[in-house]
Amino acid sequence: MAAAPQQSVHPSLPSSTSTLRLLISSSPRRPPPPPPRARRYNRLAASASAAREMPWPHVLTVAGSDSGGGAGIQADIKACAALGAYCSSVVTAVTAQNTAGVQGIHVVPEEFIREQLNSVLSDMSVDVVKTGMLPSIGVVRVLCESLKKFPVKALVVDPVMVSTSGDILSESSTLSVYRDELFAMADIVTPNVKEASRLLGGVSLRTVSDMRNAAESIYKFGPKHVLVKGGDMLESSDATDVFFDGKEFIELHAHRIKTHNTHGTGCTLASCIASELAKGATMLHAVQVAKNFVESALHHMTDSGMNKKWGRSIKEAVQAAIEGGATIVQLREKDSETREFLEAAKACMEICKSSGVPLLINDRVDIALACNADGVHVGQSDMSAHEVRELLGPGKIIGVSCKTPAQAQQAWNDGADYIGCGGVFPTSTKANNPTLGFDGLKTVCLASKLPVVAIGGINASNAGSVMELGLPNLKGVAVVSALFDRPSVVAETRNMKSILTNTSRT
Ligand SMILES: Nc1ncnc2c1ncn2[C@@H]1O[C@H](COP(=O)(O)OP(=O)(O)O)[C@@H](O)[C@H]1O
Ligand SMILES: Cc1ncc(COP(=O)(O)O)c(N)n1
Ligand SMILES: [Mg+2]
Repeated sequence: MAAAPQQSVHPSLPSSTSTLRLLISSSPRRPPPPPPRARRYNRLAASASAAREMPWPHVLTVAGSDSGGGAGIQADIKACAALGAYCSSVVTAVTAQNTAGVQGIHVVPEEFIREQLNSVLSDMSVDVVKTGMLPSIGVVRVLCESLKKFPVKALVVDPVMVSTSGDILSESSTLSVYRDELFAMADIVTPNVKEASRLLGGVSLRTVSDMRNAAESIYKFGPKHVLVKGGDMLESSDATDVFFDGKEFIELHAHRIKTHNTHGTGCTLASCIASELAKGATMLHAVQVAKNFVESALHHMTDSGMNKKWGRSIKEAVQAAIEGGATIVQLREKDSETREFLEAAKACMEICKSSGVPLLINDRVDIALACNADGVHVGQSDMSAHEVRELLGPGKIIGVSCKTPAQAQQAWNDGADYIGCGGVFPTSTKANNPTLGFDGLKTVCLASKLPVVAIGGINASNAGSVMELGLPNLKGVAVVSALFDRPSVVAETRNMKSILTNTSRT
């Protein structure tokens, strides 16, 4: 058996593994790069077999159209596309709707809904059906009949009854067919607190403990999982959802974003769950990805200049992250002018130097050289790690973002010290960045000869589960929004660090 490549701790880096970003350098001795032709052949072979083995994940949404484009079919198609799933649609109703409310509803005749269902399900290979607005008993029944005729891998039921604006989208008589017929076929149902209350005869839901009781009661109607969503519990500082699988309750927390633009969050969440299930994720993972996506999307809509938004300079943010326990800082600045970026980098360098925390610069070798930073992190479309090494010399740290085992191998060949792997979850800080999920992260970690830092949508509610994957090469996580798009960077960093410390001990 070949010996594993020797790894030595970079002299300028702390040696603990329970860090926000821990970067470990590899042995300077590397094998020569394989001849180019062989590499090209392998890449082609890999992509052809991947295409054969992984047909496009397909979600069918059975829902109403929202003329305003924020909820319903329109939200579903956008969410599925963002998560890399194909989305076909059966329209149950056409609504005249905008951000203020629903002005009119035109219900599609039941027989025509049956015809749409037949057209799609009899011809295309649908993985997951996701339901939204089902306006009448008859529509629910038509759907149940079609699903019995054309079974799918999973059914996600979002029991849409009343819109965020308070307008009725489904007759109250549908409650009984939802409970007695559709729920029993569902893999997950996702009521908000108002819908959960109506399904349970009007019980009041004010606390997380009430949400747990409601999830347990709704589970008894027959779905395999229940997610009671707390977006409408406006008095709570967190947006907490309760997940129940029949045995265990899991609370999913997100920071409550101060915005009134939550129209369509429920539709987006259910479509994300459906997309992840279509890609083969487990239910809990699908729900976590979806929750994260909605939180990121709300963040993105409200503000992107996180530190500016919270009234801090980049220097203050770095100071606070270090005080909270960050062990490596990476400076990423996409929008500022070079001179402004360099000034910020120099200011950060001073703080990092005095605290013994290495500072890496994203993409910009020139900035790193000008402020004598400890290293550079590059993406796949930037200069290669090999070229960066030539410019920076042997003593500096070089990181490369990788999504595939082939990229990880190339990073090793090129003389990088670590790889960043992601996005693990969807994130608002990088547009159009396909997510890898736990499976993608695992594949890259197991193949990589270099230490790996997980990145993308990582926050306090999912960092533990990333580290609990127990991947030997996974040395830490890189975090942006979860620390900086918050009122207290010190508190968030401390919290994140304690989560990582606890999971690395277990
Ligand atoms: N202001 C907010 N900040 C963060 N997450 C939110 C906010 N509002 C809703 N969410 C989340 O969006 C998802 C949809 O929830 P909710 O709005 O309760 O459903 P619905 O749209 O069906 O009423 C849930 O995961 C919820 O926690
Ligand atoms: C056609 C249609 N379907 C669903 C919703 C619910 O969305 P939300 O509860 O987020 O307003 C909506 N408003 N319109
Ligand atoms: Mg909502």
